[in-house]
Amino acid sequence: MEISEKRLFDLASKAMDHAYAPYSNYAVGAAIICEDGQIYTGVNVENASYGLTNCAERTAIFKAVSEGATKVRAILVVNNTAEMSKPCGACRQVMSEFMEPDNIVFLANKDNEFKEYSFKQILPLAFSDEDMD
Ligand SMILES: O=c1ccn([C@H]2C[C@H](O)[C@@H](CO)O2)c(=O)[nH]1
Ligand SMILES: [Zn+2]
Repeated sequence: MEISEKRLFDLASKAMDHAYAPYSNYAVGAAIICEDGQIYTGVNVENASYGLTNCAERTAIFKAVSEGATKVRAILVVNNTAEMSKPCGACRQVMSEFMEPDNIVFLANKDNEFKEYSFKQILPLAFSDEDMD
């Protein structure tokens, strides 16, 4: 099945309208497509106790896992600025649990511009369960 980055962008952008970011005003939306073709979206959810904030990428992944989808084929991340999105380190590590090295990562900005990466490009030397054998 073809992965439509336009569809992922549209869904992530629509989700971004629901970002809860009253502290940073930096809204983020993410959309992931799983192996069965199902798409899940996520937004950042901030908290007055700042450290409890959950990023959009992890929100989308946790929604998928909650519904039994643990194989992510691609993710698109968008934000409400002209700068390209960059998943934080925590999100990259969580993504590594559910993505393969060659899975696709689209990083976008609000102006419909995006760049395509493989997962291994954005997290080289990923730590995984294989390191504990
Ligand atoms: O990739 C990222 C980076 C940051 N944030 C959120 C966390 C916080 O709400 C805001 C500013 O850090 O952006 C995400 O959702 N994803
Ligand atoms: Zn993050």
